[in-house]
Amino acid sequence: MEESRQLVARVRGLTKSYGATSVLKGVDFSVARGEVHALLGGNGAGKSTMIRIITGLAGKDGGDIEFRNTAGNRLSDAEGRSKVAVVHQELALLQHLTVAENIVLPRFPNGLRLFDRKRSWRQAHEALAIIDREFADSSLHELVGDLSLHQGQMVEIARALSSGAELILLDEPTANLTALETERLFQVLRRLTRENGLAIVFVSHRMKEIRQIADVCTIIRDGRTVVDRVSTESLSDAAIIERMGQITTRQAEVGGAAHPEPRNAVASGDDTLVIRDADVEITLAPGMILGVAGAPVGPESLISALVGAAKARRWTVARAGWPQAFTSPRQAARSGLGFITGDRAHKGILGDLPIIDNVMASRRILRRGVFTSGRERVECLDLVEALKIKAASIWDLPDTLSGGTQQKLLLARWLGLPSRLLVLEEPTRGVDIGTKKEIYQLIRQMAASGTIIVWWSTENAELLEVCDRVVAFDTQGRCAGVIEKQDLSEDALANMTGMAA
Ligand SMILES: Nc1ncnc2c1ncn2[C@@H]1O[C@H](COP(=O)(O)OP(=O)(O)OP(=O)(O)O)[C@@H](O)[C@H]1O
Repeated sequence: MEESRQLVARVRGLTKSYGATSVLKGVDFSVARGEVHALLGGNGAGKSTMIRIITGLAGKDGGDIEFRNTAGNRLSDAEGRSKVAVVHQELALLQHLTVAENIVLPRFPNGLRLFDRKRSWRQAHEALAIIDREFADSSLHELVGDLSLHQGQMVEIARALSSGAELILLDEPTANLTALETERLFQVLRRLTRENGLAIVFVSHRMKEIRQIADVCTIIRDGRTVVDRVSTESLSDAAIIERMGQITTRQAEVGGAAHPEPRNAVASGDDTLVIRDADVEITLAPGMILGVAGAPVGPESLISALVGAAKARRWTVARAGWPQAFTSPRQAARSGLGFITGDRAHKGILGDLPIIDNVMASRRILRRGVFTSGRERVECLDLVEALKIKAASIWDLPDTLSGGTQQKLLLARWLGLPSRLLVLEEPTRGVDIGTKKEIYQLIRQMAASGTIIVWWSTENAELLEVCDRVVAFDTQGRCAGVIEKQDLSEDALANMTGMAA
């Protein structure tokens, strides 16, 4: 790595503990102007903690962080931080303000009183249009509280890109974006680094994206830097996974002894599910894994119909022995429906309840409260082990866990249960590369025992790897067709979803 590149921030020997848990044990990290720098590591390695400390959201116990200007001089912490923008894993938007207000707010640290409304609105529109012009045209004056998760993500990214920052930290920014939006984001990142000399730090668990965008990488493992600012090209995928302390892909394929065995699904009589709208009819036999691809508006309507949510009139779901409508989530679960929401923070995690309650929630519903706490603890610990959930105790609250680890709690809730239908919205969001492979295997096992799986993902590589067929939606939300396994490819998905670059 040529040393002439100017460092914009440099972290040395950073340490941080939460109570008895030592999270950062001496992290080194340096990022230079003009580079996209991938910050890599397994779930719970310490990436977000370091980002929070760099931005001043959390304090450090020890170590040094220095920010430098273009002349190479050290800045005060306050000055340095004023040139940093961040997109956190969980959205940090102000729900009661409009899209435009949220985007321009960082430029008015003392409030929106003294700002030039017209000019600011124009800047907000420009920033948002970088990613999606149509959305920018229609949404500027909408309240952020009325947006979907996916739209909120675009606003959050636009805010960081237009903030005038010299260092932008993006903590899994593509998790809710479509392939086309991700490509547009990458084009902007390339331009900002190459033409404007910005420094971008990019956290991702998607190998393909890391390869596409990152010049250099740093790998953190268990709170320590194990790879310090190395060219991404010089490391193979297997080497990256190994340095993160995870088994390689090949090992994952032959491994898997510790997985819980799903019991037989409630598969009797005609368990075939038929879903149809005006354009398409899809028949799903027990054991099938149906992928769902495309801009969110289409998949959302299909999933709303499948899980019995309101406003799903467009689709009909026909199946022998299945209630015409669910009267409650409890009844849906007892009828054999499992569901993992894509909105982890608001609809998935039970924030006030400990890890064990989060993991056991669906089992408790299915068993109608008949359980022994001793048995529950053993089951919970088995699931924690199978999914490599990194937690000090199953009695801790979920907010002490990293983002990807929280996602694993949602997965644990349904894994191994005898569901007839399991609907998954972006189920591996934020989950580290090594564990993803194990999750694919566990879901395949559930399918093998008779569960129908519906899997919505914005990560095409995942759909290709896991699904038997994929239903694709175009950008207007219309069903564009169904692609069978033998015809599945990145190109086929891009063409059918209208996302060919
Ligand atoms: N408030 C807290 N109290 C206790 N432990 C915490 C707290 N916040 C974070 N941790 C622990 O710190 C460790 C590092 O978490 P962090 O969120 O930095 O990981 P990460 O590398 O960003 O993971 P991911 O890829 O899942 O986002 C985790 O083991 C987590 O449980």
